[in-house]
Amino acid sequence: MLRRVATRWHERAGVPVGPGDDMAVIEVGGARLLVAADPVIEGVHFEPGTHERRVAAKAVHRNCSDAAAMGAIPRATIMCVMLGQGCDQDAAERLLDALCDTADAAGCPSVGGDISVHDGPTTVAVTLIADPAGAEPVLRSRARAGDDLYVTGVLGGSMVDENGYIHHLDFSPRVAVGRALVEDASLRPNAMIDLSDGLARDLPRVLEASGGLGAEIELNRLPVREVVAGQDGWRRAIGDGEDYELLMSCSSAMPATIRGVRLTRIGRVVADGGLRYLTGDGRCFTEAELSGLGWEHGR
Ligand SMILES: Nc1ncnc2c1ncn2[C@@H]1O[C@H](COP(=O)(O)OP(=O)(O)OP(=O)(O)O)[C@@H](O)[C@H]1O
Ligand SMILES: Cc1ncc(C[n+]2csc(CCOP(=O)(O)O)c2C)c(N)n1
Ligand SMILES: [Mg+2]
Repeated sequence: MLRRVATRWHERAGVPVGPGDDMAVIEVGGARLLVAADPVIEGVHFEPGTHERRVAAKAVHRNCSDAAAMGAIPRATIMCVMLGQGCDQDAAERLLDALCDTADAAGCPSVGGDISVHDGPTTVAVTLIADPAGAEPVLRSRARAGDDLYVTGVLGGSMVDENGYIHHLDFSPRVAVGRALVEDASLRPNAMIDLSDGLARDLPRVLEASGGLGAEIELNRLPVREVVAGQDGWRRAIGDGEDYELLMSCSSAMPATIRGVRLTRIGRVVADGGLRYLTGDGRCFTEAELSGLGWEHGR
């Protein structure tokens, strides 16, 4: 389906970046704006019965995560709220209040949208508008052979309840890190993406968009969330998805932390040989061998 979207796209004046990146870039009145939309759907992105505050946080923050991946600042949201029949008046009010509160706190107030009722699952589709604020947006299509690959934070276990914290609902989008990366030329990555479907699915998107490059991932370097660490923790780190961390491709060495967030070098980009995952004991998995890992809708 996404290939179809890509083949339908053609260059247009006033659209420097069309479909294919974390956000599109459009020119409006001489200024550049970034735009993207991501929904949360009951039963797909959150379990029925999840508190409205958490649903709202995820709906807003996963869009802010796309802004982080471009190095942009979230400015405004438009929310289409489709209430399922299980959602009574009180629950609907809690959800709408939480959406406004979360968006305000994230600096991207809700400036419009739509509310409807249907007999499907409760769904919130958020459109985010973001500001490049004087920095060139970082694309996913500019990785180069020889770059080092880094990730923020830890990966895997996004759905595990860790004493009340469940990462896919409760994460903080890495907007401040994204900004720090574009505001200092010595830190600016060549390419960046946020990890939503798992590194095993999102890294190939960077490599493909960058002209068909390969990569070597050192599995024993992956920063694995403690609750899923262990012998095969790396499978969880590249396959669970919804890390909402940043994956970046950099030609200069990066510091150990940025804005208090850990950065880990996990491998490098290569010209040939596809995507390969190297174990500490000399084994190697190809991308095809691990193609079952990561999230794909409808699979
Ligand atoms: N229906 C659509 N029409 C036009 N473009 C689309 C459509 N669906 C997806 N795209 C574009 O395809 C690209 C990949 O979509 P995807 O939803 O995987 O975005 P992502 O940022 O990679 O992941 P996530 O949605 O988890 O943030 C994006 O640039 C998106 O804007
Ligand atoms: C109830 C429930 N079932 C499954 C999951 C896991 N999950 C859902 S969507 C997704 C990838 C990102 O979404 P998208 O590709 O739409 O950006 C993942 C890993 C969940 N969070 N809740
Ligand atoms: Mg994204």
